[in-house]
Amino acid sequence: MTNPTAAASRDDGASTAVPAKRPVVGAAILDEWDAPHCLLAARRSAPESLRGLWEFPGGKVEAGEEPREALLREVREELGVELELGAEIAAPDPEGWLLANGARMRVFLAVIASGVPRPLEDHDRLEWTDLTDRDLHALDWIPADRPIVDALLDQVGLSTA
Ligand SMILES: Nc1nc2c([nH]c(=O)n2[C@H]2C[C@H](O)[C@@H](COP(=O)(O)OP(=O)(O)OP(=O)(O)O)O2)c(=O)[nH]1
Repeated sequence: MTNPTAAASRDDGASTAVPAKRPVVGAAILDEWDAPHCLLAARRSAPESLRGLWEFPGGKVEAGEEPREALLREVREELGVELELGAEIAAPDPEGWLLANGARMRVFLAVIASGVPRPLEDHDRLEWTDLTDRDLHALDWIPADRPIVDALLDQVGLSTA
């Protein structure tokens, strides 16, 4: 027989819990590790609300996936390249950078290990952009990404601030 108390508490939990947003991962793809000059920025083609905005290629971590594994998969699907991942761009919160919808995004430095990047999915343009404040911020980024761009410049030692 069902325990009514247990059932009630399960129901309560289900009705009041806010489903956690799936974490997002992004790649700050550099032209090289030793003396990077450029970042590969990607312009979204979908959804409509993000169309035309620039971002770090990546996407949502699926259940059971490690963040780095998810990032390699997403970039393989979206750009058709294999990445070598490096350090994380340190966020103010260990769970990552806060996005507009309340999700968190972790961003990792990367270089292309093999392949030539093409906008296969979710993007209509890719651009190797100089790692300078002026050139990077000239792009129309998803607003939540701007502090990450600044942290990237700091981390690679190219901030002019
Ligand atoms: N990939 C990526 N997503 C970002 C960035 N900045 C930012 O706010 N986001 C947001 C946009 C989306 O709401 C969410 C990522 O979703 P996505 O559409 O890229 O994920 P996905 O490829 O796994 O797509 P899907 O499973 O929902 O179809 O995070 C960024 O720099 N890169």
